[in-house]
Amino acid sequence: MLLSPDVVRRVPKVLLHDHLDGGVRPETVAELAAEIRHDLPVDDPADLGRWFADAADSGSLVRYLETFDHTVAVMQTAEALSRVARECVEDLVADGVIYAEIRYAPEQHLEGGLTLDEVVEAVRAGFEEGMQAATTPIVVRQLLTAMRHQARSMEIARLAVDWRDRGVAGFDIAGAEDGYPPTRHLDAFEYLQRENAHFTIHAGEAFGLPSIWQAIQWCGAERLGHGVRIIDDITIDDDGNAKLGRLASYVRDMRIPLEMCPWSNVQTGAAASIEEHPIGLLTALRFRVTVNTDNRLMSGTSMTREMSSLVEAFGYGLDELQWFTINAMKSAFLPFDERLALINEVIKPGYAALAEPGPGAR
Ligand SMILES: O=c1[nH]cnc2c1ncn2[C@@H]1O[C@H](CO)[C@@H](O)[C@H]1O
Ligand SMILES: [Zn+2]
Repeated sequence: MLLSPDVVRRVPKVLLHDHLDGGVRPETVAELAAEIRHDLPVDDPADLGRWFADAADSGSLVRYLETFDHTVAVMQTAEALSRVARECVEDLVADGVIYAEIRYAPEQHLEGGLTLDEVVEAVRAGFEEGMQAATTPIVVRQLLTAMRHQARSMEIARLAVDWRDRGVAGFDIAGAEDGYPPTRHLDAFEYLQRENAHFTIHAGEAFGLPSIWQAIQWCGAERLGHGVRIIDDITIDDDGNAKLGRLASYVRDMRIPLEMCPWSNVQTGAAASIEEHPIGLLTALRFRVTVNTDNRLMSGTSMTREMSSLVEAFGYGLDELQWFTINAMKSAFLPFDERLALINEVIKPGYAALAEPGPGAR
């Protein structure tokens, strides 16, 4: 029997790829927009959630990203940023997430007069409040994103290093991929490496192997945001055997984590459907696959939904879900001892408890 969404909700989950401005509650977008008189395409929060999901369901990353104009617009004060950050933690707790790295681009939150440091502090305060109030333990860290079409990556990389002992775990670049290769930001990545800092790069989502190759071999990315197009370097022969090209081999041999976001890829056209999503093959080939939400608002999703969809499409059970979760925890930008403690004290016991037959089941 397939795992029910209710069981999936209860297993401990780890989330490495989730955008703060992509996970705002529709009611919060509506309330904050009313306060600042920002015009929304629809007013009713119920319709607004649907509007985001429909508009994002465009088959194109560029059009998907246009919907962020509305969430970013309402996140321009310290109060709004802290609120969105606190609610994010509440929603993750309800979804059974025990560790999360949440990313956003500080440079997009300066229109109300905040400085970059004030933006990071507001998000830190919101996460802290959310963690303190949580009924089940959760650890949440920030990843600071630089927008790949802009030219502020060096500044944001410095910001990530300045805040690394105050809730910031790493750095990322995001935004339209085609036309904006990661090597545009090489100075920022080289700086981070010299600083022994962590970073991931969105690569292999709307553009193919050259983007993944640059991210890893030129820029030194520790993880790949999406990375789905690594499938282009894998061929299946007539007998069904997979042959990996040199880049795909490197990614698998080096255990480079793939931050896969199945529903987001279906919306942007990077995958035709969940059933046809490369995550099935990459999991079978034992790449270091992790499961993520990307944008809970735009994709109308949650960790429970992403994993439940994989359960339905590929028949995964608790073993596979635990494998994804431990893969993610091993790949987190958190110190080794803290990762190990979460694996041994939270994740493994959590799965073991659900695997045991309940009273009356025997
Ligand atoms: O899947 C994605 N690919 C590339 N960029 C993205 C994706 N989702 C969100 N963003 C971009 O990242 C910014 C900071 O959070 C968002 O404002 C959005 O423009
Ligand atoms: Zn993303």
